[in-house]
Amino acid sequence: MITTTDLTKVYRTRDREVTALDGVNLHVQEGEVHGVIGQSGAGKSSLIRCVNLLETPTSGTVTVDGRDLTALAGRGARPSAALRQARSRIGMVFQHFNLLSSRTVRGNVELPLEILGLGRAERRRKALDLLDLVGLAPHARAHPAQLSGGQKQRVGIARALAGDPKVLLSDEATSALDPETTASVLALLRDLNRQLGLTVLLITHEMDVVKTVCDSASLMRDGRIAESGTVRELLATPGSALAAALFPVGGPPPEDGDRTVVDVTFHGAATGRPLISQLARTYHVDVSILGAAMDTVGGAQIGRMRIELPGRFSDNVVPIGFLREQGLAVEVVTGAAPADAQASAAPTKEATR
Ligand SMILES: Nc1ncnc2c1ncn2[C@@H]1O[C@H](COP(=O)(O)OP(=O)(O)OP(=O)(O)O)[C@@H](O)[C@H]1O
Repeated sequence: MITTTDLTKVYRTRDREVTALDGVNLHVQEGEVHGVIGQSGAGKSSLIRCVNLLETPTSGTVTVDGRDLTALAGRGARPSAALRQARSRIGMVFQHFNLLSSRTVRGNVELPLEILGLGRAERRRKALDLLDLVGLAPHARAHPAQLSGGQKQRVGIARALAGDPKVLLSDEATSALDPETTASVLALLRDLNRQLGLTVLLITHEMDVVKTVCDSASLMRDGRIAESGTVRELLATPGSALAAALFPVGGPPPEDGDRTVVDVTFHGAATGRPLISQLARTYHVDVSILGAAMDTVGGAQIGRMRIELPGRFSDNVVPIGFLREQGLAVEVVTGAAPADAQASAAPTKEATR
């Protein structure tokens, strides 16, 4: 639904150049909630602003719902009519809501409908429907100053939905909100994603946001995508920084020695099976559990466990193979595993999709 190809953005000021995006290849599937996470200055805002061409990319292409927006951009400072039309199908939600204080809640939601040329009665009807959808119909006549932060963001979301978008872009939509309000706004985004089939691209610096609402995520670093994939793929990727941050496995850091430490990730039905005790019984190995956690990530139950087996990796090839045969992702953390053993712990992208 959203694809960027070799996207670059270089900001040029009088005395310097900043490369904010350095060849970004992002792919967000239709109907997904995709989170882009990264430290301050990594290029997240530049990316989301290039996706709807609020910023003009320096090079590369942006395709949304099959349309190459970069080709529609035209050459002048003003966006072409075709780009404005395409953009009206991409909703955007902002961190600081960007509501007009002089207008009522309903008036704010009506604004994009005015720009789209809808008549007064139709605007009113549609704005009230949208406010109903976000749970704010009783506040239609209030002004933004009379609302809480969470309510303001709901107005921002209703306004973003005015053009019947297929894609919603969210630029740190919950960063200014307290944790409880954040949870309710994220639940609303999730509901809209499911009810309307909206594809959501959100940027955030909070791992909890990714964990709560995203089906897939990308980690940005220095203007590049360092890692990208579904939550399941990331958890199956050895050494994934995003997986480690999303779901810290816990347990003491592995020490060198005559032992093999592996991180095992369980998904779905496997979380309820006694695989570790089966492993111990079948192969007569003493398994020590160094750390374990269960959590719900992107709506799916996931368990991770760090276990220790006596002996080096070469002594444990068969028990590790047993765990992999049960469909578990196994990352050998220590025990002198050969490099290809690490690689084979990760199912391919195709296999896990
Ligand atoms: N309009 C601009 N002019 C010049 N440099 C800019 C401009 N906008 C962003 N930058 C620079 O581009 C780089 C990426 O910034 P960007 O805002 O995209 O990162 P970010 O990951 O969203 O950061 P944050 O989380 O702090 O918002 C930074 O070095 C920033 O200083």
